[in-house]
Amino acid sequence: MIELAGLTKRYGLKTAVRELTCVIRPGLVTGFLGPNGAGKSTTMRMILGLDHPTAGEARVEGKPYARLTDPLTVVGALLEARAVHPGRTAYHHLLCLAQSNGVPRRRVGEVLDLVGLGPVARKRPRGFSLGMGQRLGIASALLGDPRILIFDEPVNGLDPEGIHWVRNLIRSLAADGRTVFVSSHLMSEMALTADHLIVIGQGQLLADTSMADFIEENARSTTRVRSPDQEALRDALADAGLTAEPARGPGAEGAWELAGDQTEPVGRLAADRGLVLHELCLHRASLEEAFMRLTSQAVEYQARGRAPEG
Ligand SMILES: Nc1ncnc2c1ncn2[C@@H]1O[C@H](COP(=O)(O)OP(=O)(O)OP(=O)(O)O)[C@@H](O)[C@H]1O
Repeated sequence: MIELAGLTKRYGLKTAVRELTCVIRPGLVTGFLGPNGAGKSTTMRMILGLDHPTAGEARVEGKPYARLTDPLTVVGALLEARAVHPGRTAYHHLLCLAQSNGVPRRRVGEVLDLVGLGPVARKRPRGFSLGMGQRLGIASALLGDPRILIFDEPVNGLDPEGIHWVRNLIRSLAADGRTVFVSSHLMSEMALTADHLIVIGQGQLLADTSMADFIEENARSTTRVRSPDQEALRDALADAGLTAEPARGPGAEGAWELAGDQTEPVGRLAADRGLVLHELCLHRASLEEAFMRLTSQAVEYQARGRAPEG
């Protein structure tokens, strides 16, 4: 478990993270979302003891990172900037990490195989592709077999196969009962990976909720209906008190759009009136729509309600 209690970080006049309080629970993938500069990396760095909070505290398994003995066995992390010694092979890089963190040597081979780098274990990371580098970073995070994993943009720059692999790995780590905290700007990927979301904007907590509730609360679903007799359909909808507007977007020509899930009443109405329908479908809001809606509101609120900081 990771606990943030009033976590705050100021850089001069700039407040990067403002009184963040939340709990990241085991057995779930918790997605960490926020626009560029929202404070995600700063928060993760404070959890990992790489930055000191100006106020408040971040605790992993009940303790601040600095008070952990053999921290690699408690929390593993993949941060955006990877530090790998250019002269060491992948194997030696991991071996040095293992030896300085009380991790048995056999674990090095295990994690190399786990991330699919076994065949290149004796090669220097300098020649690695982006995907191989990312796999080595993940191997370092898994080395101490920690109960908590933190991944900052783990699929950045990966090809579809790599993205699929990372997604399955992350899900399996949570299924093992581990705490998994992961940031990404790829909303479609996050929608497939995370169970729970923590969303921040300008350093402040905007949402701490399940994926399903977040989408339900922050984005609207729409019903689209299309008939070859467009006018008759419009009249029928109006008679029934259903508000419809011309649908917008690709392939929407000639269709009507209604707010919310109206598939049942519209289907019944069409049957009653003997209207032919060529399309009747519910468009479920995506995580991206929900995220854009929430964060744009937050930006507006900030712009109206608060003087910008330096
Ligand atoms: N060392 C630093 N000195 C001054 N300001 C900083 C420092 N590190 C971060 N910031 C500022 O703090 C804010 C939060 O940055 P942070 O990198 O945590 O955001 P982020 O959500 O991770 O962004 P991104 O999605 O772009 O990676 C930004 O305005 C950034 O410019």
